Amino acid sequence: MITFDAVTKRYPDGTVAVDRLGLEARTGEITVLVGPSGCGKTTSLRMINRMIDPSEGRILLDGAPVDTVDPPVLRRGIGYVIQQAGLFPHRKVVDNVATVPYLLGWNRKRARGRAMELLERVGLDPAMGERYPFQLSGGQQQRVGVARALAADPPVLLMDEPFSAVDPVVRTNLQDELIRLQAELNKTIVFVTHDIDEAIKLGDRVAVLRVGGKLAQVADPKTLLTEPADDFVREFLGRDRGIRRLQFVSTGGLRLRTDLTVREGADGRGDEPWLLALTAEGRAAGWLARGRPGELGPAGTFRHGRDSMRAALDAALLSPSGHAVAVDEQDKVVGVATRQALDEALTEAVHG
Ligand SMILES: Nc1ncnc2c1ncn2[C@@H]1O[C@H](COP(=O)(O)OP(=O)(O)OP(=O)(O)O)[C@@H](O)[C@H]1O
Repeated sequence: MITFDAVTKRYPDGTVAVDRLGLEARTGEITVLVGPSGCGKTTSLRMINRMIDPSEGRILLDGAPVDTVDPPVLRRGIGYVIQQAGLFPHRKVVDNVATVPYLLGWNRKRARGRAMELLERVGLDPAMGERYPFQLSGGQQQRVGVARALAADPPVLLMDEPFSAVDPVVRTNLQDELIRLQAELNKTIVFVTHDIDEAIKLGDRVAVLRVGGKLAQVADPKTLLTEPADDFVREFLGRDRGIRRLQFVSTGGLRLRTDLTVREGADGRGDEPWLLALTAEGRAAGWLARGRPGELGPAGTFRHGRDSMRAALDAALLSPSGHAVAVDEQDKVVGVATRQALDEALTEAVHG
């Protein structure tokens, strides 16, 4: 657990970057610091590993004040990942990743072995270890940065806008990878971003800071979206707050119809304006409109019980029928959530 106890940082020119910050980053959780530019996120993060020292207050790591630990010793237990990875350009990828093991005095073979293992863990081909950083894409470099931070298996990981320099698709992949890695590793992570979507996706808890370094609210993402503490937080969360809240509403309770399917190639008989054609394997082939045999419209699907209501609604909007197709982990159709069923579930979500 990392504890900020009434921490203030005043720079020599008088700028108050962080103002009496009280915050706990719990062990094994991702705590996200989010807020507009200049609100003191980076300053707060760097005070944890003593790259910056507070003017007032204390930071504790598992109850021990960090200012009683020598910075080099402290940093061995704290991985640090920054934007654009910050790799050493003249060192091979494998040696970049092995930086801290070398510093710890591991022999070359063991350090390199560990580095190769970590490259694989962050989703890179170990053969890339022999390249230099400039021979990798931005997203790959970012993965190397994460591998390097994990090399000595530190319990704490500080991440400062690590994914902001890559394109949106790569960024989504890196976020998904971090979630996967964290499920395995259970690190105590403090993650800085100015992107509220990233904060909501990654954070077990999200701390919203306002300019002047004051904490506006700290809460789990769902509470943040449902009960923003004030107008600043509400505005920072943006216009899509209602839609984003649906990410936290399960599709498990959605009423499904199983009488709206037909085998592909068969005629759509009956009164229903739309029927879902199924392949021989039971997967969605497409929507069949009454009176237009042979013409299949696209079927938007969601994983029943696993995806959120946001995904179900998206699936409905992608289907000409306006209904969302519920599938299992093997993409087999388990039923259809009609507009009416979605409407009922939304009403339930909004009014409890
Ligand atoms: N060395 C410094 N001397 C004086 N002021 C500084 C110094 N470093 C940062 N600041 C100021 O402290 C405030 C907080 O800066 P910080 O970098 O912590 O913000 P941030 O929230 O991380 O911003 P961004 O999202 O733009 O990176 C800003 O007003 C910044 O100008």
